[in-house]
Amino acid sequence: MDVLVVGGAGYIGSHAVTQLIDKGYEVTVVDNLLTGHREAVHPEANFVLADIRDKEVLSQVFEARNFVCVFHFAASSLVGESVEQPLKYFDNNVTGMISLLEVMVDHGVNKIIFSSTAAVYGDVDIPMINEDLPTNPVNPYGLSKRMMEQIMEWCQEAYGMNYISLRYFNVAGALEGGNIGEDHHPETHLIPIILQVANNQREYVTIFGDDYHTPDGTCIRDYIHVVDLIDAHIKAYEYLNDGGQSQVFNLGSSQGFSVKEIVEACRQVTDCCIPAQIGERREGDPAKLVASSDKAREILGWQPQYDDIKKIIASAWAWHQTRPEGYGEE
Ligand SMILES: NC(=O)c1ccc[n+]([C@@H]2O[C@H](COP(=O)([O-])OP(=O)(O)OC[C@H]3O[C@@H](n4cnc5c(N)ncnc54)[C@H](O)[C@@H]3O)[C@@H](O)[C@H]2O)c1
Ligand SMILES: O=c1ccn([C@@H]2O[C@H](COP(=O)(O)OP(=O)(O)O[C@H]3O[C@H](CO)[C@H](O)[C@H](O)[C@H]3O)[C@@H](O)[C@H]2O)c(=O)[nH]1
Repeated sequence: MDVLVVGGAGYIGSHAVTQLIDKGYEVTVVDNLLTGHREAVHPEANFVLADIRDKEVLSQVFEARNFVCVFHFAASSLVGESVEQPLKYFDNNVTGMISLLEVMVDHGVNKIIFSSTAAVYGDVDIPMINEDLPTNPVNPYGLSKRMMEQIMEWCQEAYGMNYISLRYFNVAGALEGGNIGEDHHPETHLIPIILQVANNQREYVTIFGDDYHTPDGTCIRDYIHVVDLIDAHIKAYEYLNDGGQSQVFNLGSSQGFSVKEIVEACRQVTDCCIPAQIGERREGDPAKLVASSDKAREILGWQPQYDDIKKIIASAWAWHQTRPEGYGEE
């Protein structure tokens, strides 16, 4: 029950830490606070301020504990930045993964649950994406994540490293009453940006393009609540622990919402008018990304609880209202 969460001070990782502790796991967090927040880490977790590329410190952490599994959330994850600074992404993401796997192999830890992304599929034009679709990442971020998957595949062959790669679609929401939530600088994700308008922190939201081949012309995405997402991680670990094979799973709600529909849903949840302006397309945005998550439902027995986009938005809204400035400067 002793687990390591790397990137546990970030948005998604901090939810993993809280949910693992609630389930009785002993949790150690390694995070360099590049984009994370010390305050986001549950007080009962052991916190180590370190970079996963620092193998010496990482080895000390492994020597001090008896980990049964590693949950790997630590990465740089801005698509646009990855195009401008590809080496940053290959260094942090790919080098970080190699360092982590080396230390795991050295210490006989053979289970890893990994944060992958829909970006491994690239620019696809099909109604519903399942895991059999060939990968074709179109930016360095997506490529780095695909490379990390491939590295795990070879480590499975060579060292018996068991992995589950979870390809997230659009993660949103916050643990209700949990005092943790999304706080990125800069914020690029649609829902927190819209909620910043409702909170009078921005004047309006820019809709990136309304000339896509979709019913209302704006991009369609599949939003999954962070609590449901972490539930799938814990189920993935239990599955490996029961002798399950290494696998890749999509994690989404299998429902698509356009940008305009998300803006409208946010208006209804917040009861604010939320001005929106149509802007240029954002480079690299596919028109539509919706997951088939049937495989995760069938093999992991995963059953997302948040099936209503307004409930997902309401949980994010509660966080942003309580902490409009996020965690503040640290
Ligand atoms: N947010 C999404 O919608 C989404 C979608 C698909 C995939 N993902 C993936 O999920 C993971 C978590 O995303 P997030 O939104 O919580 O991001 P985040 O930036 O909030 O969290 C990442 C955490 O990792 C830490 N970190 C980064 N590099 C590190 C390193 N070298 N050593 C130690 N710590 C390091 C950061 O300080 C931060 O706390 C990432 O791997 C991301 O690629 C996120
Ligand atoms: O101010 C904004 C912000 C976003 N959008 C639009 O809203 C949709 C969602 O955008 P996000 O930035 O919230 O999310 P993405 O779909 O671009 O990105 C998500 O999916 C990617 C894979 O495709 C990565 O995994 C990434 O980490 C994850 O957040 C997109 O159509 C985007 O163009 C706007 O119109 N205005």
